Amino acid sequence: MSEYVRYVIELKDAICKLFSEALGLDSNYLQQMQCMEARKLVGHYYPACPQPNMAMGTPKHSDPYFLTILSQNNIDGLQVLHQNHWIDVPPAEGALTAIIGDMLQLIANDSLKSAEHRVLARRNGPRLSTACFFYPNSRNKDRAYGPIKDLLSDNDPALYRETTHVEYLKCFKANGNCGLDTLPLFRK
Ligand SMILES: O=C(O)CCC(=O)C(=O)O
Ligand SMILES: [Fe+2]
Repeated sequence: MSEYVRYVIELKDAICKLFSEALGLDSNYLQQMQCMEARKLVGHYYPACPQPNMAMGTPKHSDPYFLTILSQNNIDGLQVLHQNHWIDVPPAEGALTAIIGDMLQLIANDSLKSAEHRVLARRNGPRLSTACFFYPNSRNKDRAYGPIKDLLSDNDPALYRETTHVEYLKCFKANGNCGLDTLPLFRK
């Protein structure tokens, strides 16, 4: 395992603890759900674009995983949708970006929100990024994940139905790749 991945896993574990506590749960709660034990590392290469107004680096989407940890080189272009406005997420020397995925929003019953993001094409480049996606490993591929029961009450009913990550990904491939949001399809 590369040194980079080892550090990214350490960061993921720390973020899981912080999110568990932020949700008012025991700090090991997310860890014990075993929902982020597999990872996929994806590299992106965005060449310099002579006509950036006529192109898009990566179109708007949210990630169909639990958590993404992203590194980017010194070329900007990443944006996150916040209150209907696109906000730049400029690269910062030595910094990684954590992106909440759809599945984490689903189990947090909307207490955590997955981030809609995109990458603009740029005249300068190339832009390089590495995304590490976290999701359940093969031992848990048939395990159904739904809103965490300890977060639910009469006032906070489950907003989503349970799903396996495999089913969610299948749905994302059928819908998300055509620009449609996947998460609303799992709302009760
Ligand atoms: O290239 C980037 O900075 C983001 C890539 C991305 O959003 C993804 O791989 O899901
Ligand atoms: Fe993404």
